[in-house]
Amino acid sequence: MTQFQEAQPFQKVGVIGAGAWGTALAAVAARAGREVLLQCREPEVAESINSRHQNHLYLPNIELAPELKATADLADLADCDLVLAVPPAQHMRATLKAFAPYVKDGLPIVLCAKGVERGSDCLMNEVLAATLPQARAAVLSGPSFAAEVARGLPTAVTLACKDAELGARILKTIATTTFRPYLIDDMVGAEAGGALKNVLAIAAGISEGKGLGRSAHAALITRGFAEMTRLAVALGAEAETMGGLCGMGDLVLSCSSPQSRNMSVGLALGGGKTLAEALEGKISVAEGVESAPAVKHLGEKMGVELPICHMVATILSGEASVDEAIGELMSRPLKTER
Ligand SMILES: NC(=O)C1=CN([C@@H]2O[C@H](COP(=O)(O)OP(=O)(O)OC[C@H]3O[C@@H](n4cnc5c(N)ncnc54)[C@H](O)[C@@H]3O)[C@@H](O)[C@H]2O)C=CC1
Ligand SMILES: O=C(CO)COP(=O)(O)O
Repeated sequence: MTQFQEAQPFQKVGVIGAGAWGTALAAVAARAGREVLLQCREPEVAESINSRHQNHLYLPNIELAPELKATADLADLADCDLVLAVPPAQHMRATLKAFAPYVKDGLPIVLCAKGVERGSDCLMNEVLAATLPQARAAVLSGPSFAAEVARGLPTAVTLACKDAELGARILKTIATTTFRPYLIDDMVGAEAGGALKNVLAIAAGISEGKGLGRSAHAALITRGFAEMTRLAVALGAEAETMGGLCGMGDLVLSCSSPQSRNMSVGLALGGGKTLAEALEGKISVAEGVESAPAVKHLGEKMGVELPICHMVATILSGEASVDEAIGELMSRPLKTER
């Protein structure tokens, strides 16, 4: 308790990636009283934030504080004392590499993407360790729709950091009366929860889109949670982490609302659309689509059974139709619940 009260917040916060979530987090840090610089990949987004205080492309119709400044140049973040990394997971490695020339020894970097890297099967903290070994890592995850958070609606999230003192400083930097981060030291658990809930939200959308009913929905969340916990523990996480905001909290949110981009992809698939049709015209990312094959592969590699994630991956790759995949899922040999 005292540890949190006495912790000094970081004053200058850089945010890399001005999608919906990077923009919302920049708004949170500005609301917490920090000086914030948001790096935008698209120069027109930086221009829109600086001159009209809106991210017209990724977070339209939400007024941002005039104090929130944007730049298109990563170099401008060189003097920030805390950086939030918020690109999509599949672009995290390239983004961190591009930021490398500006990273001082010990710079704290908070990983905010939720996904597993395709090809390497790496979680984001492994990507950070490989690209910027001089940085200190933390992970932010939990139930948080960007538009709600940016509007100042309340939520609570998980901040995972191995270094308790650094974690307390990050908490103090971003906490507001509507954004309440809780500290844990299990970064792998926080990341596994965020990555798997996206794949499971696609499954929940498929179930909803096919009209399988509330019982199927509840069964899917529960068995999905079992998969999430099995894989996380195999990767070295603590099982208790999965009962927290970054596990159950985010799973319940993302499986229950079409506001979730992942659930909405599932809804379209369950309603009979192809993946291409489900993604048509979308500029926002549905991380579960990219993470599903990596999660499936990770499960196979670690010898962990992930039948729901497997089902999603086979539907997305076109190896099975929605009906075939559901049929296969439900006709597996009977087993004990635990
Ligand atoms: N939107 C939300 O409510 C939340 C999103 N997240 C996570 O935050 C991460 C970012 O998602 P959003 O901000 O929602 O993105 P978004 O879907 O709003 O925007 C797409 C982002 O991808 C960037 N991008 C596109 N191509 C790129 C490339 N080649 N290299 C680097 N960046 C590229 C765009 O500049 C933009 O920032 C994801 O991992 C997502 O799961 C986490 C919590 C909430
Ligand atoms: O991570 C999120 C909520 O916590 C956002 O979910 P989607 O990416 O599915 O929209």
